[in-house]
Amino acid sequence: MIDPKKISGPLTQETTQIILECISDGVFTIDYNWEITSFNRAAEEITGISRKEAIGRHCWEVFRSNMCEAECALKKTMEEGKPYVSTSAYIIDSNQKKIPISVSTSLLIDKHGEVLGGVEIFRDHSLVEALRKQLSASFHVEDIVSNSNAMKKIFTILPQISQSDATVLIEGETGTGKELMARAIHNMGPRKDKPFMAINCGALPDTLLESELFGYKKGAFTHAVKDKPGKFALARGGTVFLDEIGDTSPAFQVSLLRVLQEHEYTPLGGVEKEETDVRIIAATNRDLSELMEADQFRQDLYYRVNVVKLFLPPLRQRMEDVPLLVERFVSKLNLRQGKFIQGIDHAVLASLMSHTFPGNIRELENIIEHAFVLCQEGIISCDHLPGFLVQKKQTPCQAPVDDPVKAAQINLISDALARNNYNRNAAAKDLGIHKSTLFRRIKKLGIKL
Ligand SMILES: Nc1ncnc2c1ncn2[C@@H]1O[C@H](COP(=O)(O)OP(=O)(O)OP(=O)(O)O)[C@@H](O)[C@H]1O
Repeated sequence: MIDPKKISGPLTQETTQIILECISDGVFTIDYNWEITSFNRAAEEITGISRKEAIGRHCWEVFRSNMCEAECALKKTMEEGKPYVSTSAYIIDSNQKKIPISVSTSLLIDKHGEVLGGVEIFRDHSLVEALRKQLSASFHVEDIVSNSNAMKKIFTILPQISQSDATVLIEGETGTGKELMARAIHNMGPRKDKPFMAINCGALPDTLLESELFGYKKGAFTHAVKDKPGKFALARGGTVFLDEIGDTSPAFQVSLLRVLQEHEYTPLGGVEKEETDVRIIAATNRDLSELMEADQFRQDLYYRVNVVKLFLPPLRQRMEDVPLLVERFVSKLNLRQGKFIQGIDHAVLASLMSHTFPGNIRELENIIEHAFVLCQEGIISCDHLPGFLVQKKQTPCQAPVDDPVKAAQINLISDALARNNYNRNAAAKDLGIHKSTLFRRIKKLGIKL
C-alpha cells in the first residue's frame, strides 16, 4: 500500500522510485560505461529480464533492439546532448520474441547540471501493432505485403499451415522473404509465445552447426567449460528455422534426419539423447529436388522436410508488388529516421519496374534505403537512386518517356528475352507468365525480336 503522504510532498528519491515502479513504460538508466544503473518493473515485464540480471550489464546485452548497432538512440543522445524519439523500433525479449516498441531517450542530469549518463523510456506497442495488422489484413500477413496472385494463394493457406505442426520447406531465391514467411507461420500459430530461432546452415562448418543446434556438454572440447544448450533446447515448444538447408553436408543431413524422425538428438560430447518438440521450418534458395536427383541431398531427408512446400516467386515475376513494397519501405524508413519523404516520382517507378532485381526484395529495400540517404525531403527522384540503376542504358530515367508503365513493360520483356538468348519459351518461364501471354505482349508492345 502506498502512503499518500509520500507522493504528495516534494519529490524525494523514494517517491521518484515509487512513480517509476508504477508507470507502464519501461525505463532504464545507464552510466558513462553504458552499464545499466536502474531498471524499472515495466522494463522487467517488457524485456522478460529481471532487474537483478540487468543492473551492471551493458545496455545492449539486455535491451536487444534493432537500433542497437547502427542507430542507438541513447548513443545519439549522449553524443549530441539532445533527446531522441523513435517510433518504429523493436526488441528481442528473453523468449526470443520480437516486441514492437517506441523509444525516447534523454540525458540524465543531476540538480547541479552534471551529466550522469542517459535514460531510455520505451513503450510496448504489441497490441497496437496487432490491431493495425488486423485492420489491414487484406494483402498483409504479418509483415509480408503483396498484391500478386501467387502470394495471395499462399496467404490463403497460411492460417492452416500455421496451425499445424508439419515441417515446412520454403523455396525461393535469395531475398524473396523466406525468413519473413517462416516468422509469419510461427507468429500466426499456437507456438507464437514460444521462441523462434533462426540459423543459417550454409554459413557454418558442421561441428559449429551441430553445437549451435544441439548444444554441447562440459568437456566436449577444449573451451567447453560448462554445458551449453543449443537452439533445439532453447526453442522448446517453439520453432527452429533452418535457412540454406540445401547447403548442408551429408553428415549433418544424417543428424537432422534423426531429429525429424525420432524427435531427439545428442548434444556434442553427450551420451544421453534429448527429446525435442520444436517445429522445423526449412528454407533454401536452391532446388532441393534437383539436389536430391544429383545425390547432393538425402532422399529420405528430402521427404521428411518437404511435407508442406511453399515457393516464393522472385520479384521479377511479381513486379506488381514493386509499388506496394516501395510504399511499405518508405513509410518504415520515415518512421525510423523521423523523415517525411512522400514517395517516389514517376521516373523512379519506371526505372524500378524495368530492373530485374537479382537480389529480389532485399535489393529493392536497399535501393530505397540508399535513396533515403540522399533525399532529405519531398519526393525521391532519379538523382537519389544508386548508380547502377541510373547508368543502365535506356532506362526510363535517362530517356524521356510518354508512358512510363509501357516503357517499363518493354524493358522488362526485352531484358528477359536478352537473358534467355531470345528463346521466348525460356523468357516466359523466367517472367513467370504463360508463353502465349508473352507472345501477345510482344505483339501489343511492338517489341522487335
Ligand atoms: N513481401 C514482403 N513484404 C515486405 N518486406 C519483405 C517482403 N519479403 C521480403 N521482405 C524484406 O526483404 C528482406 C529480405 O527478406 P528475408 O530475409 O526474409 O529473405 P530470404 O529469402 O530469407 O533471404 P536469404 O535467402 O538471403 O536468407 C527483409 O528485410 C524482409 O523484411
